[in-house]
Amino acid sequence: MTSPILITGAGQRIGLAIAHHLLRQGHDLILSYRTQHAEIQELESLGAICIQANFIDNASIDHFINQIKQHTSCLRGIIHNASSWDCEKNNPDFASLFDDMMRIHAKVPYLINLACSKLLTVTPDKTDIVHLTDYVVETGSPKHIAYAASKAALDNMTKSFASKLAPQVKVNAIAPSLIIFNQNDDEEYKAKTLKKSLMEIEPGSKEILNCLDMLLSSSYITGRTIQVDGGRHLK
Ligand SMILES: NC(=O)C1=CN([C@@H]2O[C@H](COP(=O)(O)OP(=O)(O)OC[C@H]3O[C@@H](n4cnc5c(N)ncnc54)[C@H](OP(=O)(O)O)[C@@H]3O)[C@@H](O)[C@H]2O)C=CC1
Ligand SMILES: Nc1nc2c(c(=O)[nH]1)N=C([C@H](O)[C@@H](O)CO)CN2
Repeated sequence: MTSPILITGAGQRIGLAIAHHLLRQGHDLILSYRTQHAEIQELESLGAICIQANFIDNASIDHFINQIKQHTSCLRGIIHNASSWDCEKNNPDFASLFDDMMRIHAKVPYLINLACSKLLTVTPDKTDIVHLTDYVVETGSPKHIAYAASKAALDNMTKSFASKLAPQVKVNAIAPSLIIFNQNDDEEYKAKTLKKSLMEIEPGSKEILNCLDMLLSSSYITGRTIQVDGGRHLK
C-alpha cells in the first residue's frame, strides 16, 4: 500500500467525486463518512478504507484519529471536505449552531492536522493538506453567519499550518462558490444563485478535481487559497 490520502466526508457529492478521482489515479484512500450511503460499499470494493465517523464531540474526533493511526503509519495527503451548510434560520439555538459549525469546519481539521502531521513527513516526498473553505470567507454571509465564520477560521489555519509544516507539507485551501446544487433547491433559488457569478453555471465537482490536481502536483504553492467561484467577486 502506498501512502494513503485521507478524505473527510467522502460519502456523497464533492467528497465522493474526489474519492473516485483519486482512486482512478491509483492513490490509496482512507475516508470518513457519517451516513451509510450505498456509495460507501462501492468505495470499499475499490479498496478504500472507509471509517464511519460523526464528528459530534471531542471523543468522536479523537476516536477517528486513533482509527486513522491504526490503519496507517504514513499519509500522502489530507483533504478536509466534511461540512455542514447550516444556517441561523433553521437553528434558533444559535449557541449550538455556532459550536457545531466551529467543530466540523475548524476543530476537526485543527485536531486532525496536529495529530497526523508526523504521518505526512514519513516519506521524503512533498505531501499536502487541502482545506475546502468557501467564497463567503471573503464576504461573510448574513444568512449563514456561523458557517461563514467557521470557514474563515479554516481559511486562517491554512496560513498557520503552511508556515508550521513547511517545507515538506504544503497546505492550501480551495474556496468554492456554487459547485453543485442540493436536491431540495427549487428553480427560483437555482436561477437566483446562477445569476450571482459571471459564468452563471453550475460547474459540477470537476472544477474542484482540476484544482486539487494542480495543488497535489505542485512543489511550490503553499499557504494559498484557490478561489473556484465563476467570477462571483466581480458581480
Ligand atoms: N456544494 C457546493 O456548491 C459548495 C461546497 N462547498 C464546500 O465544499 C465541500 C464539499 O461540499 P458538498 O459536497 O456540497 O458537501 P456536503 O454538504 O455534501 O457535505 C459533505 C459531507 O460532510 C459530511 N458531514 C456533515 N456533517 C458531519 C459531521 N458532523 N460528522 C462527519 N461528517 C459530516 C456529510 O456526511 P454524510 O453525508 O455521510 O452524512 C457529507 O457527506 C464542503 O466543505 C463545502 O462547504 C463550498 C461552497 C459551495
Ligand atoms: N457543506 C456544504 N457547504 C456548502 C454547500 C453545500 O451544499 N454543502 N453549498 C453552498 C452553495 O452552493 C453556495 O455556495 C451557493 O449558494 C455553499 N456551501
